[in-house]
Amino acid sequence: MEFWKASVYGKDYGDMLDLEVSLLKSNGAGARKYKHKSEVAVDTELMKLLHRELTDAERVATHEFFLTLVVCNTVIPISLDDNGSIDYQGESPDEQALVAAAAAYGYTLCERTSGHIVVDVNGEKLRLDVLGLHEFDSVRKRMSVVIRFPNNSVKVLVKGADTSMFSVIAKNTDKADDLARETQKHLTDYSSIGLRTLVIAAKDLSKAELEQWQCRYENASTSLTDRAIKLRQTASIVESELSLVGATAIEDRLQEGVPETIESLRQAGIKVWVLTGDKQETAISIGLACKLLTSDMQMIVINGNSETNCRNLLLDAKAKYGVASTCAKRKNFELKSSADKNDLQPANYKTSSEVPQWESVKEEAEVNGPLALVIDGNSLVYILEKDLESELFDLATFCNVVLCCRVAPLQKAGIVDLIKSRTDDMTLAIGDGANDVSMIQMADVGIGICGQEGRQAVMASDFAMGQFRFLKRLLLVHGHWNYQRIAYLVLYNFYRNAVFVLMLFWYILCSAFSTTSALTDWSSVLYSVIYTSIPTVVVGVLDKDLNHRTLLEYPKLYGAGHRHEAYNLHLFWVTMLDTLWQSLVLFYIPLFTYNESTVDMWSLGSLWTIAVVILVNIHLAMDIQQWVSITQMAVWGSIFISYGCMLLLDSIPVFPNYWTIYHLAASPPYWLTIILITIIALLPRFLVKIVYQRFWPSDIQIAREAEILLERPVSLPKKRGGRST
Ligand SMILES: Nc1ncnc2c1ncn2[C@@H]1O[C@H](COP(=O)(O)OP(=O)(O)OP(=O)(O)O)[C@@H](O)[C@H]1O
Ligand SMILES: [Mg+2]
Repeated sequence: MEFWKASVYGKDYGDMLDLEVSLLKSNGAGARKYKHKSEVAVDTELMKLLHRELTDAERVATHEFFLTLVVCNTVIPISLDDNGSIDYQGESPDEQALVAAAAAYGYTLCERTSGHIVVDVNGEKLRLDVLGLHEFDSVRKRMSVVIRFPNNSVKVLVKGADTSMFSVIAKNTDKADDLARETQKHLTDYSSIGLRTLVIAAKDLSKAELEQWQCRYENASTSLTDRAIKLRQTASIVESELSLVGATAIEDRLQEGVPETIESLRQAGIKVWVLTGDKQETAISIGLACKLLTSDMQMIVINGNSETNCRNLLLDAKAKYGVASTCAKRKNFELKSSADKNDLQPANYKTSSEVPQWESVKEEAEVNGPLALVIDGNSLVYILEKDLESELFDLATFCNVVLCCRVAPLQKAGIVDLIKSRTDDMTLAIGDGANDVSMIQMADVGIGICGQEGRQAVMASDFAMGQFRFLKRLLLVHGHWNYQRIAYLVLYNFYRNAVFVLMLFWYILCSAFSTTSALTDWSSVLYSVIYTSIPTVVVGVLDKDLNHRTLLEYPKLYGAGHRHEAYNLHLFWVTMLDTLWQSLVLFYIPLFTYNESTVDMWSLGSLWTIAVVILVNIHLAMDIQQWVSITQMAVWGSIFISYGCMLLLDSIPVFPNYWTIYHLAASPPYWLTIILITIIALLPRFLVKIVYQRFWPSDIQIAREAEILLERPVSLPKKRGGRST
């Protein structure tokens, strides 16, 4: 917030003039200089205006304008030291910027309590009594403060969004009409260069008006039920027939790395929607700045003011661009293997709802290039509350970019819900303000950015981050790693348990359904708890298939998750088939080896136990992508610990398997059997892996090979079938 503009308009200010004279008289030597944290470059013309004679109406209006900026907010001044250094703290960075700007023009906010405000106007302290404050809310989209001046005059000072302010500004004279028109022109100019605008207005309150308001205000603010509604109604008493004082525009700078992050998300195949409370022109301009919107995009603008109007606009757009209606709830999207389609994906600058691709049904229509849907909050009122949701869903999912402006917090949540209820896709919402809380809570994954707008978003989120650009790493790196790990772990755990259970099952078959077991109860329990658990956990936490640099450099690798490459029904059944094979090998090789021998059931059980532990651990070792010392210790350590436990259990005379391992391990067939089981059981899996990696490598395998062979991320070769990473 380093740049601000202001438009101030002159008018007849009546008794404000007296106050101004007394202030100017005392302006000069001896005035205390305040230091502020932020440097504001002052506009010389405006400064000159502030030093004009007070008989000048423009000068008086400027005074009122700056006074409103200083008073009508919730910023708290904090004295940093005795030299007059002041820091402004508050939930709204816009307000802090405005108060800092006013200070640069000689209007310094010195003190704020619930009862009074002290403003230093060019060295002279002005104490104003605060009679009441109507805080900003997203329904009114404005805030107001009622103050009493030292000369006992009472004023209401209001600031808010242009749409909400012009409806309460008096336009009873031609002059007022002209001012409103000119202000609107300025506001459009400011917002089309991406500035966030606010309109400032004020009104003198007569004694009768004040009494009426005060009575209602006291009742409302002490009410135990529907307090917010009552306060809103009370605010409407004073927030009406206001006089326009001016307008401000503040630059809301994009955080570092936002366009790049958006570009990466786009390439990763993530569909991004922007939901903002900003004015439409501001939102479009910021959309362009963060590369969400591009100049070659065709824009569909839905600005309806009635249900019929919105319906017509939606249906016209659908007909024009050939959007067919979808009826049933969509099954989880089938992302086309072509990552090229992802190039059509839009992006986000601040607040987004992440959804993957939808298969929109295109008919022959005039679609030349990507489409952007721009829709305002007013239209959403009619669309989300009526039966137009499906029309919006069809159109929005067909468009490459969706930009919703002037949306209220609940509407943000409504949009996320629209996607959640109509698709099986995952939604992610990211925002930094209190107005993003409901959206963050509604989405499957909520992310709060710890910014200057308070901590509400962070408190409501699943993940908190300092900057928007960290989203890239969170999704492309940690999202990818965790998907691969979890997908593998699910399959591995099915395998790990099934191979053991199947082995016991074959024993039951061979023992004429005797339901006896060759394994002791201890072996069964320790198998899951000790023998095989630690490597599973270590791999589930630490394994990384690709280096983070590669993942950041090639966002399309994120598409593996969209395509369900690591976990799908096909893989599940292949794993189960492999499990069946491994369990048969595991059971029958010892049986054949010791067929003619005199070893008993418990000895065989001991062999089966250690063989299955070695087998599942080596199976896991074959799939580990990145060996680190902890993984080595976990895998090989588990086998040693299992041996240790078995030696211990076989040394306890009360157990039926007493001393069995000592007998068996002394002979070579024992060791040969274990080696044979491991090799034969894992051979098919090994061969299939080699064949797949040789002839049908996935993007991840190609990237891995490139990483390993060249020891750095490089341009990846074109993949067979035209797809490349
Ligand atoms: N403290 C305030 N006082 C007066 N008006 C405000 C205040 N805060 C916001 N506004 C006005 O209300 C509008 C809506 O505010 P809201 O906080 O819902 O969204 P936003 O801050 O503009 O956008 P975003 O969704 O990106 O946070 C703002 O664009 C602004 O014009
Ligand atoms: Mg905001």
